[in-house]
Amino acid sequence: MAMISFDPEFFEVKPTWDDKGNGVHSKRVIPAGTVIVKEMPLLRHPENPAGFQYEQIPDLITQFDALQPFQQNELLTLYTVKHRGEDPDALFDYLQNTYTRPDGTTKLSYQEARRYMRMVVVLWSNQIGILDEQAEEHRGLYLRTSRLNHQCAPNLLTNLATNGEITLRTRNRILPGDELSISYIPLDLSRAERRAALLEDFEFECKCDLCDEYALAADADNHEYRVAQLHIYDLGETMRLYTENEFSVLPLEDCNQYLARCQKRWVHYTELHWNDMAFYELLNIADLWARVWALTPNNTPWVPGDAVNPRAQYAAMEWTRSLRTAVDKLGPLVMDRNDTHLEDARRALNQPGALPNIIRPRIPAPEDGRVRSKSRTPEGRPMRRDRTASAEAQGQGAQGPVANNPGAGGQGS
Ligand SMILES: C[S@@+](CC[C@H](N)C(=O)[O-])C[C@H]1O[C@@H](n2cnc3c(N)ncnc32)[C@H](O)[C@@H]1O
Repeated sequence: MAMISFDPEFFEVKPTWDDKGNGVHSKRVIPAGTVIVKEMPLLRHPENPAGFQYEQIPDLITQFDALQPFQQNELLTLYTVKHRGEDPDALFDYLQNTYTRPDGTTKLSYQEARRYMRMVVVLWSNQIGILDEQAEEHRGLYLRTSRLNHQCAPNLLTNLATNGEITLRTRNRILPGDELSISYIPLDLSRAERRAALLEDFEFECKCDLCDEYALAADADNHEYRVAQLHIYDLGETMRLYTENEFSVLPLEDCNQYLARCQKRWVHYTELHWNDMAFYELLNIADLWARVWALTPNNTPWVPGDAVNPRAQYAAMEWTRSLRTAVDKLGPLVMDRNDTHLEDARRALNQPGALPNIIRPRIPAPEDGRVRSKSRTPEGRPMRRDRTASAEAQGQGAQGPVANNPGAGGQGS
């Protein structure tokens, strides 16, 4: 059987129960905030405003030929779909009769042409938009990310850097058997908008949990809820930057603002209905916050005597208070679910002295105690899997897979 690129010790690629084709399933418990994939595209090409042109194929073939045989073979096992505006027969004809090899020879064998044709169709079916440093658009094919199905409330967050590196991080704790998912589209859309976008751009009817009947009954179309999700998402990303880049009180202030907004929404929609998502989001934030507590310049635990930034200390105390309130508020709603995560979170939040002494600045605070952060780099910004227009509008460094983005159609020259 062809090798698949999720480590079989941790993940299993197998058919999903709800008929989405294959999906990636976890074999382990994975904590929130864990990076599970970091990968560069195997194939990459500049976006052509006129749509995909066959003149782009020779360069793609050169890239493909330079891959290791196992990478080539695995790439060829990725999902393919026949899209509007793309004609595999014309592609095959081009490859067999027109394509010229670097050594000047033509006429590929039937097998060679079939192999390259599949490579191009896999690319069409799975490519992801990349915005580079100069805001130029590219499309990339990723081996692991291409295995992931879409969920309107995904359990993985995606960050796409301008150099094309994609990072996937768990948004909540993953349990054995859970299917891993990303969102192919922006999160802040209503159910109807999401379904229309997926149908238009990716040509499938979404079968995710948030779209199913239970979720419908649970008011999944509630736009407020989507916006709350976005705030929570931005919050998570801000905290991630905070832990991974440099210490600054400014992201902490951002975090406070996000948290205030999230809490407002939580109050609003927990009154409407209970949704597991809110709880897991909360735990995710608690996890991230725990990592902030543990932040030192060398990533070693704080020891007495380390400098503490007073503003960060204050913000950290406020945060703990807010999270504790939120856990207490949401707790009774999930107690009957026999969920031990809540107890974990409560224990962590209530640990005496856990906060905020372990925080200290990475860079010296100016006299007024205010520490300025580096402005956020495009790759550091929260990435939403936007389509091109909205990604541009928001100055984002990435966009979603473009399985049938009209601009990516494969018309022959
Ligand atoms: C990038 S592939 C994902 C992996 C694919 N399921 C496989 O078998 O290899 C994208 C395709 O998976 C299916 N898919 C992904 N998410 C889905 C969802 N939420 N509902 C229905 N189909 C989905 C669609 O056919 C879509 O075109």
